[in-house]
Amino acid sequence: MRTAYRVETVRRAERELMARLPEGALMQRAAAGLAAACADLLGRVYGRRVALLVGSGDNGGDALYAGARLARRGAGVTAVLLAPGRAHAGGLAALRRAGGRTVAPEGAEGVLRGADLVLDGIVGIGGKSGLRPDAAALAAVVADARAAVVAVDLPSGVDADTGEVHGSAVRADLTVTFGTHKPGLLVDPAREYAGSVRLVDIGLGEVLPAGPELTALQHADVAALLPVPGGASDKYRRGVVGIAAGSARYPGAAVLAVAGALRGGAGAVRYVGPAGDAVIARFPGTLVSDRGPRQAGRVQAWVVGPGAGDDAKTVAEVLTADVPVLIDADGLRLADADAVRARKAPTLMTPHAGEAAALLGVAREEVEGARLRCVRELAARYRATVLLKGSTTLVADAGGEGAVRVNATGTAWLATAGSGDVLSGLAGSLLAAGLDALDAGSAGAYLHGLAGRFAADGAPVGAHEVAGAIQQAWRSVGE
Ligand SMILES: NC(=O)C1=CN([C@@H]2O[C@H](COP(=O)(O)OP(=O)(O)OC[C@H]3O[C@@H](n4cnc5c(N)ncnc54)[C@H](O)[C@@H]3O)[C@@H](O)[C@H]2O)[C@@H](O)CC1
Ligand SMILES: Nc1ncnc2c1ncn2[C@@H]1O[C@H](COP(=O)(O)OP(=O)(O)O)[C@@H](O)[C@H]1O
Ligand SMILES: [K+]
Repeated sequence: MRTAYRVETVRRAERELMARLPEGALMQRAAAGLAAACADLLGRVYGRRVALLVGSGDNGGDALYAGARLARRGAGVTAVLLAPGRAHAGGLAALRRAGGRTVAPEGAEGVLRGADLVLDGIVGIGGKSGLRPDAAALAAVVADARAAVVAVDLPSGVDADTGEVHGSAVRADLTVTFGTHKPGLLVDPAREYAGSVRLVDIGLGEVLPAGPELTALQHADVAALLPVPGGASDKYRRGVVGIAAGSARYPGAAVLAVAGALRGGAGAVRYVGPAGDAVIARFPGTLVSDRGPRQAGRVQAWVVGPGAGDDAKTVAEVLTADVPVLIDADGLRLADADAVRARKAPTLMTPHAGEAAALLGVAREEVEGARLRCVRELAARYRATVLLKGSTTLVADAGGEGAVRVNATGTAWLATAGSGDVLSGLAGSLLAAGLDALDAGSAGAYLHGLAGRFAADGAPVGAHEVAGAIQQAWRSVGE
């Protein structure tokens, strides 16, 4: 499991660790890891031109010490000091001893344009969001220059705790972060500014507490969650998932949700709704019922909403079931908030940003800019587990308080009509197989994202093909 901690937690852990170590030891560990990552990126250090953007805090100190290491290996290193009188004194002395030079921001443009590599040490976890105008001007020059950009700890200007970006921020190709991931490195829009992320171990792990802000499942975590039938299994013991989806207008949503559900580990898929013929034609193993959800027979979890049109009655009926319910698409609009809150069994809501915005009564852009806050807010309001879809998918458990799961296995090729229906069937099937709502949502999103990658493989893809690649995704996490 990958974890990300909030700044106040990182600071507390750093203080505890620093008290046990000689002065400056942590910064030396950070700088060593940073310099090694820069050397890997450059391939050859000798003769390369490296520019450092150096702010007034310890983030600038890291950049200066790393710059000194690169200078000792033959790089030509120039530090641009944003606040010359307040740059980290030890780091500055080390850089000068190693033969590095310094310039003021006014003289920096040529240096930045000529550099092979720029280290962004303007601000790290001490940054107050958005770059100040002088720093923003330098970031604009860097964005326009040919150099690779390595952010020190965080891309300067992004919000470490929320992933929000207010104003301008540095865009990096690589971020070298220290001790632990920060939420902003894993949540969009800030994640996009970070480029790829490399974590340097500075020994913080042993002092970090149990409560991360974010967790991200990895292959092994997902493999451990996925249901595997045993010798004593039969289709009912494996779980039956009910799909109440589709309408005369949108029969395809029913087919796609069933397609996802069949690959999600439940032993049987029961379909209720007006698209039974289309479902059976495509998936003959489906148990189709033309009566409402209450009369359909026993299920261990329901999926309601994809392509449901205006069928509020079915949504209301499903919400009275005493088994887990996943609500997606039209179902989110049709569900009565009090009925959701009153449910005793788990509820998993799966909005995309537009649907989440409608539920919260805000603009879509607000959700896209503040995904972590919005997913927690929805989970608190509805007392339901909420999976917010998008380039990084977030899953907040009911109430919105615990660690939020983040998933980034997907690809933008998944932004295709109907791929959300596949996810709802898949995650609903995992619910029926016995996973709790947080695990079903996050493992479902993980597999769905991988399936999207496998199916697309760099080219446009249809939602039915994403469903078809879930098996490949499932196998790959066990390898
Ligand atoms: N505390 C520790 O034990 C360690 C800290 N390390 C580094 O130290 C960093 C934190 O250092 P600091 O606490 O000194 O804080 P930072 O260096 O992140 O930033 C603080 C300085 O940036 C300025 N600043 C704030 N917001 C700004 C903005 N929007 N635009 C321009 N300037 C702004 C402030 O005036 C302040 O002086 C970490 O991110 C990491 O890089 C590492 O050396 C590892 C060890
Ligand atoms: N830019 C993106 N990068 C990665 N995944 C994405 C991106 N955009 C959308 N997705 C994923 O694609 C799926 C789209 O779902 P949704 O918006 O509900 O579509 P539909 O309603 O057409 O089925 C979700 O799983 C979402 O997380
Ligand atoms: K930085």
